[in-house]
Amino acid sequence: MAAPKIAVIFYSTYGTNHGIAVEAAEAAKAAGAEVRLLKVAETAPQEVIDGQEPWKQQQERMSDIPEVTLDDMEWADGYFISVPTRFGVAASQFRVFVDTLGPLWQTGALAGKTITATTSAQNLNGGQETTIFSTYTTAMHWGAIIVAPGYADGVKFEDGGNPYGYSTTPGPLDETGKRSVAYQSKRLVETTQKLLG
Ligand SMILES: Cc1cc2nc3c(=O)[nH]c(=O)nc-3n(C[C@H](O)[C@H](O)[C@H](O)COP(=O)(O)O)c2cc1C
Repeated sequence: MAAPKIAVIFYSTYGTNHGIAVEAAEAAKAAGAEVRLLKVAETAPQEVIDGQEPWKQQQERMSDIPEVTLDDMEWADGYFISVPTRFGVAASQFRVFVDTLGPLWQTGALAGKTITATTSAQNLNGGQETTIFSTYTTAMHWGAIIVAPGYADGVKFEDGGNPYGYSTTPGPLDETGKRSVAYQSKRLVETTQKLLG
């Protein structure tokens, strides 16, 4: 049986969603997937980034990670997406990439892929669920299959309990967060594997 191909795609200004993506990639590999860890291209002007030391440092931490391309979207059987909340929806850097996917959508290349989403926001009620929903809304236009974590694992009763996707506040993942992301990623791999047959 061929290993499911999973693209873990993230955008991160300060490191939180980068951390989530790294955990998700490791868990997907452990679950038997072929994995690509990919960042979304930055769109903010370099002089703005250079003016904020934490942003600049995060750019350096991610410098070895390739930028996601349309080929990666076609290659993958499933997507694990992690992007920060910006005014209640996904960061515009991710939306800019999404807005290049028209040609793939047109040929049906995105249909039937699996997808799961995570996010971080400054405030617990600051738009985490709406951000994940905004990603899932787009995925429905593609004909992708949403693999939400639900409450199908006990960790969801410890991690803040967002059944749509793991969500957190900025900072490094704690042990519960790591287990929750690993569970969500493994569920994506297993569901993708079932669909591949
Ligand atoms: C322009 C902008 C808009 C934001 N909007 C929200 C928001 O609506 N709700 C919220 O709780 N946090 C908001 N934040 C905080 C971000 O969600 C936070 O910086 C992000 O989760 C950190 O993720 P990262 O470490 O991966 O960059 C916003 C931050 C910026 C810069």
